[in-house]
Amino acid sequence: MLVFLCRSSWLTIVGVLFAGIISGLSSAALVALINATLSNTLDTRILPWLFGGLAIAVLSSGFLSHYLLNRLSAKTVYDLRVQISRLILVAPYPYLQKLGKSALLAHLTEDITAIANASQLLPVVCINFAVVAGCMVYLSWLSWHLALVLGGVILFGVLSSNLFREWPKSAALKAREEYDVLSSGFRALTEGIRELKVHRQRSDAFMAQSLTASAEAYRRYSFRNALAFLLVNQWAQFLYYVVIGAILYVFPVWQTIDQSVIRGYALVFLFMMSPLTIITNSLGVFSRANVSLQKVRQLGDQLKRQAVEVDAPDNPEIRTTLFELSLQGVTHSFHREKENRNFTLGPIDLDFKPGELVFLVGGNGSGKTTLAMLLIGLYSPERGGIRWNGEIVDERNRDDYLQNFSVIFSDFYLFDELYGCDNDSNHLIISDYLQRLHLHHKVRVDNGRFSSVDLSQGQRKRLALLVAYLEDRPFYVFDEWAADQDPEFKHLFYTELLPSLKARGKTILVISHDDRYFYLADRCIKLEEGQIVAMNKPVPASRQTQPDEDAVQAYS
Ligand SMILES: Nc1ncnc2c1ncn2[C@@H]1O[C@H](COP(=O)(O)OP(=O)(O)OP(=O)(O)O)[C@@H](O)[C@H]1O
Repeated sequence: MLVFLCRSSWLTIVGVLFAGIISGLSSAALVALINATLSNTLDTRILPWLFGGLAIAVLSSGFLSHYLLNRLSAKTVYDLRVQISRLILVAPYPYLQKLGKSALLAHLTEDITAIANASQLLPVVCINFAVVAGCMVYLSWLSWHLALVLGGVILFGVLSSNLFREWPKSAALKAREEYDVLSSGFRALTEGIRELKVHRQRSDAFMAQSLTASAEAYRRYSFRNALAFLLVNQWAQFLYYVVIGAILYVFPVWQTIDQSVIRGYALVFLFMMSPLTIITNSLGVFSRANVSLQKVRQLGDQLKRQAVEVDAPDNPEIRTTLFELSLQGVTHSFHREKENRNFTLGPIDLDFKPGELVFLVGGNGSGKTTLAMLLIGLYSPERGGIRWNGEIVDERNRDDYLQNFSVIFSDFYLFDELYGCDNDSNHLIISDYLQRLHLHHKVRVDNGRFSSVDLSQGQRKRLALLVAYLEDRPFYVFDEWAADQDPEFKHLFYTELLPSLKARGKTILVISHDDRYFYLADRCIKLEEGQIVAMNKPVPASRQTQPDEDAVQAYS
């Protein structure tokens, strides 16, 4: 942990150590002074001044050391949170999909909290360490023979405690691994709460087989870790008592020792017990934090490896100007573990022009969403390539390429704020869209924030459409957008909203099962088992008012 903080700012750590040493030495001097006062060995007139001066030195250096380390640890934890979040943002989407939301959340919550807890404890431990060191200096001054023996006992204590080291370490590691399982259980609980509530047997079985089982495993390993440190702590306490007993009853027999030295030793040692207990008690917290630090580091390294150098665009105009988009022989595959076979999409050859309205249709699992993900650049093709205005899309320009698309996924996420949108200049446009989307009675936009997103699924999708409109990108992708809309709004979407986007020169890819509106498309692409099996304009323009039954049948 200390090494981790040192990397953030070694200068602060030097300051902390300096203040800590002053605090430790002042504490030891204070104890020495109390001891000398009790033994009547000093001039009584200066004692109150000395006592006051030392107390102020202990307090102020302790405060400085705490202040510096607290500031550093808070900053380091903040940096870690922001850095990991940024790395997640730039990591390739398939990699994040593979890691899973629960694992990512566990890193951002459990690991960073464990590191933050240990960082907050570090100043306390450092000060107490300095106090122990200061006391040892004073004890050596009282009697170096006894200090040597005491040092030997402490060394023995540290080495013997180290024998226990592997046990709590592996328990902390297993507890952390179990937390990933627990975290995905929590996710299932919160996201599937309705499904669990309406089926008692399901919720009982879920609790028993999933949540309780992983919570129990987590409890077992965490307890094992805590128990190991409790034993270390007890062992250390036992050694303290052995030392005090030896000082009081064994050493005087073995060697002639001045009574004032014995008294001083007993007093200082009793004073040292509290800092020593604090140090041994905090070992468990540091052990957990080290495991978390290791986990976060691994994630950071993996994300960094995955992250790609993104070239800044020379000309920002190019970014959102689409002239031509073509997919040439692109493929993407998934391994279906349960069936032990692959799903392969493609090879796909497709061209898109500005102002085109394209429907992508096909049965469930035929690869429509996968094709859309490839098209917008969230998946990269395993074979073949995508050309954007003639330029091949690769890792250097993928991020820029993504900025051409406005997408509403079937499992979309609606932010309650219009991030990245100029709210002042869009004020009138927003009210107009709210009217057109029949949401003006339900939602207002105040300072770029929706007054509410607690709406029906269909209404939330309409708000997502408002966001997409405001993005004003050249290419729109709607993945089963109309599935949750009532027939009236569905009709409005297909017959008015889509044509008005098309009239503005936008290219639109609509993934849909609404066969009665296929006739509106310029082109209808049908997928089956990852292959394009039909690609046509379903109905001649003259018959657009009446859906063509033959065409509908061909594409349904
Ligand atoms: N993340 C994933 N990991 C593994 N397999 C996946 C993943 N996503 C999709 N697949 C597989 O790829 C195939 C195509 O899925 P896709 O979501 O593209 O179908 P779709 O045509 O959009 O289906 P639907 O109409 O049900 O939305 C499916 O058989 C699915 O099992």
